[in-house]
Amino acid sequence: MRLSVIGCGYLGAVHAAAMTSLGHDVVGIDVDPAKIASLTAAEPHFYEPGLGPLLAESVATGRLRFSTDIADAAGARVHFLAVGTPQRKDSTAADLTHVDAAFDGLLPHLAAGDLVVGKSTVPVGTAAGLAARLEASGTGAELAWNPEFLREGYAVRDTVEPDRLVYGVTSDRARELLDEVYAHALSLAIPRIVTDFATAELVKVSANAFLATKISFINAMAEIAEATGADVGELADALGHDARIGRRFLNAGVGFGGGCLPKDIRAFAARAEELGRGESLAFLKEVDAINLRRRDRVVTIAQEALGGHVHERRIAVLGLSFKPHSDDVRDSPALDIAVRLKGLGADVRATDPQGIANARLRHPQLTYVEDTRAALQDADLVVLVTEWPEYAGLDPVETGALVAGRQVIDGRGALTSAAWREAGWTYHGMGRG
Ligand SMILES: NC(=O)C1=CN([C@@H]2O[C@H](COP(=O)(O)OP(=O)(O)OC[C@H]3O[C@@H](n4cnc5c(N)ncnc54)[C@H](O)[C@@H]3O)[C@@H](O)[C@H]2O)C=CC1
Ligand SMILES: O=C(O)[C@H]1O[C@H](OP(=O)(O)OP(=O)(O)OC[C@H]2O[C@@H](n3ccc(=O)[nH]c3=O)[C@H](O)[C@@H]2O)[C@H](O)[C@@H](O)[C@@H]1O
Repeated sequence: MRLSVIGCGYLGAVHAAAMTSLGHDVVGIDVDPAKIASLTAAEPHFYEPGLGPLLAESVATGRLRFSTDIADAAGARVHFLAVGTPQRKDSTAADLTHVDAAFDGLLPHLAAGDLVVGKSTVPVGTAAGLAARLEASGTGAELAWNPEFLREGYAVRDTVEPDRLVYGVTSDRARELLDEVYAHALSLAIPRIVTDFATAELVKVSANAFLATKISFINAMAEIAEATGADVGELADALGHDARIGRRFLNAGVGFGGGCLPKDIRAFAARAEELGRGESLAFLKEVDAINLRRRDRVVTIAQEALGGHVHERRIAVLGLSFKPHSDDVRDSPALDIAVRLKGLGADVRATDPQGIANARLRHPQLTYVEDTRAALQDADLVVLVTEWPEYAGLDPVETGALVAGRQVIDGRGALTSAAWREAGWTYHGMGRG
């Protein structure tokens, strides 16, 4: 089937390449000429494991092309809207400027029978508004809402074989078209929920709200563990054995970041207020506050570890991206912590296997070091804030020979505390014993 994907960022570029690999004929559209140039050359403009080869294969088939001209979406039967919905500058609500611009740009190029499919994460009620505009346009095109649940770092697999498909539709025809698009996933008996627009929109934001709440729950437990000498890692393991709770997303540490969880819980709470149901989601403000406190806590531990003298002390910050296997530094706890320590006058040496270029664009004042050993050299304090395997696998004895002071803050529960202590390190575990 001929598809268009409008917005070729972390979500759209993967979606376009993955849909081509499943046999569709795809055009990816983006307003950013640099992104389109790089995708056309089959070079991803961001780091995502597996995307490079997938893009190369897909472009080579001749069934995937990219363009900055929205007119090139004409002729596609299904049009995916995958543009960004960041936090507004003047409030915590979602900024729908890009969704509106993409939708308005697409309208003149739609034909009767086309299906416009929203993938971006939007406030509940957005789809109904767009559907009304589509109806009034007289194009004969229809709207569906099909939220995306992929995780960065696993985006290719999550796109090809998602945990579930959610269709917000108002007709059998829209469902049938989506079934055709997702024939591969359906052949694997992946669950498919067919529902209305509002429920589809809400599944997305409530899933992210639940995940964020789970992380802040365990981080609240970490605060209590720190005050009582309990071990939040063992607590999480014990809780996780209860199948009703589950162990996943119970890793305490510096908390959640990224281009989605933080802005999505804020936008969801803001939408609830608009709906006169602010009290229903008031707890999400607490989830956000607990999360942001974790960043403060690392800075406090660093100050204490250095005896209150942070100025000009050398600190190795291991990690900049918001999670491993990604170069995304949007709302990254790691980058935030590096910037704050630098702001206190520390001589910060920050490193990351993939995130340095994006971090440098945002914070050119930081000192970035490509090589982990160079970042560790002569450090008075080591702060691990993104659990890349190469940091989790550091040898405490070898690392001890590089640094000036054997003090480590394990902001991700990635290190084996006993081994580090045995090697003469003072281990700060943020709630781990
Ligand atoms: N990144 C992720 O892992 C996931 C993201 N989402 C949601 O998907 C949406 C997109 O997120 P990302 O891909 O991360 O954002 P992004 O910022 O990486 O990509 C958005 C792209 O849209 C382009 N764009 C903006 N206005 C446009 C227009 N009028 N026409 C064509 N292109 C336009 C931008 O240039 C950019 O490349 C957001 O709503 C996000 O919440 C949902 C699930 C996963
Ligand atoms: O809407 C989105 O964009 C996506 O947001 C998240 O995916 P992602 O942001 O890629 O990353 P996650 O794996 O969810 O991690 C988010 C943050 O939580 C942190 N985290 C995760 C798990 C945990 O136990 N503890 C913890 O602090 C991670 O380090 C990271 O900073 C959701 O997991 C996806 O399902 C969703 O599609």
